[in-house]
Amino acid sequence: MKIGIVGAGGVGGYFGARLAAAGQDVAFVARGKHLEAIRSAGLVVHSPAGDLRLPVAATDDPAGIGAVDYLLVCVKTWQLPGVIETIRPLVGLDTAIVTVQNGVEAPGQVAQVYGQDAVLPGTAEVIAYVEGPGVIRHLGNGKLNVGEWANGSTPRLERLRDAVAGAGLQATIPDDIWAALWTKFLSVVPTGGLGTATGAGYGVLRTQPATRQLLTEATGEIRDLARARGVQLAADVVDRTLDWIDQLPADGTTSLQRDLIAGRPSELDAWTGAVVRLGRESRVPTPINTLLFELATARVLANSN
Ligand SMILES: NC(=O)C1=CN([C@@H]2O[C@H](COP(=O)(O)OP(=O)(O)OC[C@H]3O[C@@H](n4cnc5c(N)ncnc54)[C@H](OP(=O)(O)O)[C@@H]3O)[C@@H](O)[C@H]2O)C=CC1
Ligand SMILES: CC(C)(CO)C(=O)C(=O)O
Repeated sequence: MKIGIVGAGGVGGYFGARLAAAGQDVAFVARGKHLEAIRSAGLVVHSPAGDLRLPVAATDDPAGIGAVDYLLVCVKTWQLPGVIETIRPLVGLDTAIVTVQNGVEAPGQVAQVYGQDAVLPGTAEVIAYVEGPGVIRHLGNGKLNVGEWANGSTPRLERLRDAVAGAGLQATIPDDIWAALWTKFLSVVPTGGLGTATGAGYGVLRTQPATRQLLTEATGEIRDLARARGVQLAADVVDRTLDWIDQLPADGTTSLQRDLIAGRPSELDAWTGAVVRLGRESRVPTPINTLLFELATARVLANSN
């Protein structure tokens, strides 16, 4: 089984390293100093599940890899339009392209170019990031949820699930991958938008009555939007989302907020921005998310000046 990983960052670097360490034929598309370091000293992972230093195949030229069986697209949402065409040499007639982005639009963006049959929508449950060139820091979890566009299990999905599980990670094929995608979306977007707008971590956001109320309302708007778009979420999904937020570390923040503080481009447009856009498209009111998007955008602008 040949696996291509585009973007050797937190998700791609960690999942790819575990798959390579388990003996899978993995090739990475990376770039810059990260690529140079991987080529000269191997891909290094620091992890509570065990450290790794692996010589791996890595290149900035997808043509040098050729068509793969599975292509895990692990770039940030705002980088996706830039890689969709460059991955073409990796995509053969039977290649399954797996998306892992937080957000609900990545599968559709890839399907527009390669067709729905080529795409396996997925979500990643992991906390990992690039600590320095060639080095991935993994803090916890390590699960891939992946499905077919029309749901149901298929041999290609089962092979992928087994390979991921065989690498010491967790893998599931949810009954409804779209519900899984939107449930993950719910778990990051309200805290991402409100955290970015206010600068507060999970502890403050969930404890202050006013911010807890905003989180609850923002989550409810996204639930209503999902339903309007035909996605069946659990009846108590808002309560479950708040319960999930309640068990996060008090000083924790979303990657959206951390990217903003570090002055990196952020996924705001694919998270809160998508709620506003899709809400308009589906005629579902999203006043709280719209306010959070405007406030977070102002904060991004203030930070960049
Ligand atoms: N990290 C996490 O714990 C989790 C992340 N996610 C989601 O997964 C997605 C990926 O996130 P994450 O792994 O954190 O992102 P990272 O920024 O850590 O990794 C993305 C990697 O892709 C590289 N890249 C981008 N464009 C190209 C290109 N054209 N050629 C080669 N390499 C490229 C980036 O390089 P460069 O630095 O040079 O731009 C970077 O190394 C996001 O949507 C995120 O929301 C979901 C769950 C958990
Ligand atoms: C895992 C979690 C929820 C927090 O790091 C995340 O996916 C993100 O912030 O992007």
